[in-house]
Amino acid sequence: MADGSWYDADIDRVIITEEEIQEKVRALAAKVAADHADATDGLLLVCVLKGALMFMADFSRALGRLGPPAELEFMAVSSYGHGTASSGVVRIMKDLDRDIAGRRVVVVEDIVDSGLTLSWLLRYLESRNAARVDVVALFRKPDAVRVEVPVRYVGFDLPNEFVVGYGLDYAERYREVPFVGVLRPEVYQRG
Ligand SMILES: O=P(O)(O)OC[C@H]1O[C@H](OP(=O)(O)OP(=O)(O)O)[C@H](O)[C@@H]1O
Ligand code: HPA
Ligand SMILES: [Mg+2]
Repeated sequence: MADGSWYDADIDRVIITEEEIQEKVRALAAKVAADHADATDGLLLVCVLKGALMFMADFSRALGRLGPPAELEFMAVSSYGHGTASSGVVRIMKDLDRDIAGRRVVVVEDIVDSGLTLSWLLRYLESRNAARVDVVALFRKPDAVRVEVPVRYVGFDLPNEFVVGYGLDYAERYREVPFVGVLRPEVYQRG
């Protein structure tokens, strides 16, 4: 999708358009709102930075119109570094700032690829005694899974290819691209 931006030359093809993403985010928010309408003390949304930043911003605003009330929390974890495969080691770059014991938590994640990040995170949140933990993930790669994780809400299933955009990076770049696409092979050869 050439739109005259600096990244046009780097994108091989678009997989999910900006419009498709926005429509799906609203649909996911409607499902979460309906399922959690009885959450009397509201939801604790836990955004998994950095990748989920765009999804968290759009999802929380869509949920905001519907309820229940939400508190927004952030964790930063990393396992990909500058590569295109999981290192298998999940590192916490920023922990939660507050106690989640007894709270209904919704983990807001951009992508479930190998499943290693989420599997680690779910164990971590359970060890902190959340009352209930649901996961909403905008993207999932069913053919890449190495660890099965219970993801209650999924936006799109993707082919098993490395993708960028809408928060997803390659070597910290392309997060601001508004759609999700695949990079041209030359981009990886630049080093
Ligand atoms: O299912 P997995 O194979 O574990 O992959 C999914 C995770 O990997 C990415 O994070 P990354 O480690 O790249 O950190 P980032 O969000 O800061 O880019 C992505 O944002 C997910 O959190
Ligand atoms: O396909 C991907 N792209 C960017 N970051 C990722 N983290 C896991 N999978 C991916
Ligand atoms: Mg990354």
